[in-house]
Amino acid sequence: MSDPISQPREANAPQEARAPHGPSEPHILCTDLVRIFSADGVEVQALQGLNLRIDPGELVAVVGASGSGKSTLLTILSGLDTATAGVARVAGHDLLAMGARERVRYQRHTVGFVWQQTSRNLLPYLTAGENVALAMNVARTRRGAAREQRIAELLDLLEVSDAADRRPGELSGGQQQRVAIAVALANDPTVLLADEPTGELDEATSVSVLQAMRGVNEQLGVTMLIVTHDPSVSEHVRRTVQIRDGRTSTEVLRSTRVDAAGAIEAVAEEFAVLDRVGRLQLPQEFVTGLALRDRVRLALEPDHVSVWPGHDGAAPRPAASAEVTESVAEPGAPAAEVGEPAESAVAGSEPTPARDAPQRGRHAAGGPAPDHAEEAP
Ligand SMILES: Nc1ncnc2c1ncn2[C@@H]1O[C@H](COP(=O)(O)OP(=O)(O)OP(=O)(O)O)[C@@H](O)[C@H]1O
Repeated sequence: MSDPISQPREANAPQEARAPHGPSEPHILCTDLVRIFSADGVEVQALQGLNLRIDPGELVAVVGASGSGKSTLLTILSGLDTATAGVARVAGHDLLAMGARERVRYQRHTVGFVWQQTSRNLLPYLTAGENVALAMNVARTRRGAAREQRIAELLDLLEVSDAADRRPGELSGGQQQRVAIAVALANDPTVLLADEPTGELDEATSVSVLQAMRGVNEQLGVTMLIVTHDPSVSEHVRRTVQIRDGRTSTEVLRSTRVDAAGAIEAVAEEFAVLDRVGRLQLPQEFVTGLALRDRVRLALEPDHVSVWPGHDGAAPRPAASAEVTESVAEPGAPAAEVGEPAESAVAGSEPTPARDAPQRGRHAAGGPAPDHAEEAP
């Protein structure tokens, strides 16, 4: 069901021009974002210092298990909830500091939303065209013929022109979500936020809706964030951020390249996320695979960092790690070719892209020693 991820268009100039902030500022910036809920005297840390940066024109999926904090993040970014601490900025708006009036303006003009449930996206007694028109009315964008023309353009872009005069109940699930995307674009948003937009669709319909979203991203240059529990969504976007326990943990970047025979192949690489003060989350399978707990030993190597179990009886010490690493870095023998991938982790400074399946740096092609993990700068 995957298809090659097309190369990015340099097409977000209109969005950047409209955004009320400098061109180099990201459209979404979360720094050490915390959200604590208190219920019956019990505190739940839904977001535990989440960091995320999304640049203008990017289409990014945030993927995570149930309870990882996805909806909490989206609710904050949509201006419906406020974070407990940290930084959340969207297209120049400081979401923790904005007052009620700015919040209304932000929701009307800066962001568009697509929710999982059709009932939340569309009014059942209005036709598709009328739903889009209503959203324009709320945002006070366009009038008369210009409005009619834009409605037709948006429905055409989402390939649901023939549904313009039908009510949601007369449309398929996929058509309803396409109309919902058109509604979300009615206010010419800088950023479009989507919460499980394919959650109620079958696999084939999900793929076509995701392709439609990619088309919107490429043609209009709208920055998009899709939040989902479905890992297969990552096959349709260039960048997927994994969220775990209220923090971003890993990222998969996908691209295409031309191989030696001239054929186009899809390439996926997985990276651990490093925050601005140098913290990173080791993937759970690395932690359990090496029984890492409490503390680890680190060793700085010329082009990477080694991580060793730190508990009693766990060998080797950093000095020994240097020996191991020397054999890894032997001239002509790439580090990726040494060791057992299931038991160690390596992210090299020049990670080897692998075809189709996401790879964790050099890890998937083989790691160095079987009793430690390595991280490169
Ligand atoms: N209003 C609330 N009051 C108390 N706890 C909450 C509230 N909202 C969310 N939580 C808790 O915060 C954590 C993250 O919840 P969140 O809904 O963001 O996760 P999620 O990744 O969207 O999960 P799902 O995919 O199941 O929707 C969970 O432990 C949840 O129980």
